[in-house]
Amino acid sequence: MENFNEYFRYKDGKLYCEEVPLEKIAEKVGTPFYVYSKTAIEDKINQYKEAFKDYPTLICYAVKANSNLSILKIIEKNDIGVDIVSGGELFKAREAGIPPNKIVYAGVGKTDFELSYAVREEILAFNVESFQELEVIDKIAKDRKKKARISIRVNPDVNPKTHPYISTGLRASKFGIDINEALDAYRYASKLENLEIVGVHCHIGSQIMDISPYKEAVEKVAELVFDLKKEGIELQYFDIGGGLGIKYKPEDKPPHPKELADIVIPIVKQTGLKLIIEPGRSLIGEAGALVSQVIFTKNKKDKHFIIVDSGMNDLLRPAMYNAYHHILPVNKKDKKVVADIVGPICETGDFFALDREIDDLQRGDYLAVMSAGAYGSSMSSNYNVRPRAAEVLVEKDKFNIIREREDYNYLIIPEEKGEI
Ligand SMILES: Cc1ncc(COP(=O)(O)O)c(C=O)c1O
Ligand SMILES: N[C@@H](CCCC[NH3+])C(=O)O
Repeated sequence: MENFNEYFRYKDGKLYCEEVPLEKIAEKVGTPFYVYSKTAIEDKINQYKEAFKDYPTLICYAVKANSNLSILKIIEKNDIGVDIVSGGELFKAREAGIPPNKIVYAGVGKTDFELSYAVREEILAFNVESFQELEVIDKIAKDRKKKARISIRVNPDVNPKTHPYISTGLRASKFGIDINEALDAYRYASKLENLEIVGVHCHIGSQIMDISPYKEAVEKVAELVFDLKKEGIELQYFDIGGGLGIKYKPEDKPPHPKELADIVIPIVKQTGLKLIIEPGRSLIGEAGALVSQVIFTKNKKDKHFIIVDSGMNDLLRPAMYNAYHHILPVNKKDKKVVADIVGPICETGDFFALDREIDDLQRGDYLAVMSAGAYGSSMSSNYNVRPRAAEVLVEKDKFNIIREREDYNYLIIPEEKGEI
């Protein structure tokens, strides 16, 4: 069996993360757990740094992909910034030591509370998504006697050719301000005394495998930058968002950060602005896997089921987007079966794979759901009153728990004081 990537490899039939057998972690930590390769994350950061090294670029990791505090500390140690979408993400980023001047904040629905918090922290830029938001930030900045730095998130109406649920740059989507209204938005912002206009932002979607839509989007936004210059509105930053795809199927060939750099830098260079990029999935996705144990197997009519101890509450992507995740046995078997690999949740949509050829796993065996580092733990929930999984970070032959498995007591703490 071919190795899925260089960080998750088989040795003598056993699946390792870096130099640690996954079975060893399972026996120590229990299942289910997320496991991340620190080397994989840092290699990816370095790929981005190398790809963009010849142009002034700030890499802002999209925290929504994986917001574990230890992951954010890796981001901080590697001297890159973050893109956030909530006050909670801001709090965690600051806890991890990320400086405010490396934080950008996008989101269609930032509350007054969240805006005040970010104004107080003096973040690098709010990526503003509506006229009303401009007005509210101005007012909050005034009350706090601060100037808030803003960019406008424009919606360039470009099709990123990805899953419709994760396409964000089409005109009909809720995100950003229509590119045709952007000039008016900047004119309006320039009249608000407590705002400092610093840039322009766009983000067209996620899991992008064909990079040509980036060119289309960045060219459209560059035109806007030239129009703004003509009006005397000078910017500093050109933020192109994130979105680069990763390998989910063994045959997938996602674009390399260098390909992205080669396509966007020549266009952004003409504007003279500094670049901001916001990779999420591509920094952390392939670095992680979700490891589970088989609870039962059963046969029904023509179907074989492998029932595991994690479910859609741990990894929602298959249920939500019908997403494919490759699944590997932690210890290889000689025989293969075709099976539905399903979780214990009371939902028909609670599956990781349908009619998938896989090793003939039995009760007690372990399996690994690959490419689960992004939008895995960060989208997990307690549905069916299931404690969230543990998270483990591996570096070479060492591993550490970076999130304790939740226990039953933890689950009732927020509800304990409720009165009836
Ligand atoms: C504004 C913004 N930036 C960055 C990202 C990160 O995207 P990805 O994880 O696809 O790189 C997202 C999520 O799609 C986003 O909404
Ligand atoms: N949650 C999505 C990505 C969303 C990107 C954020 N706009 C996924 O799992 O693929």
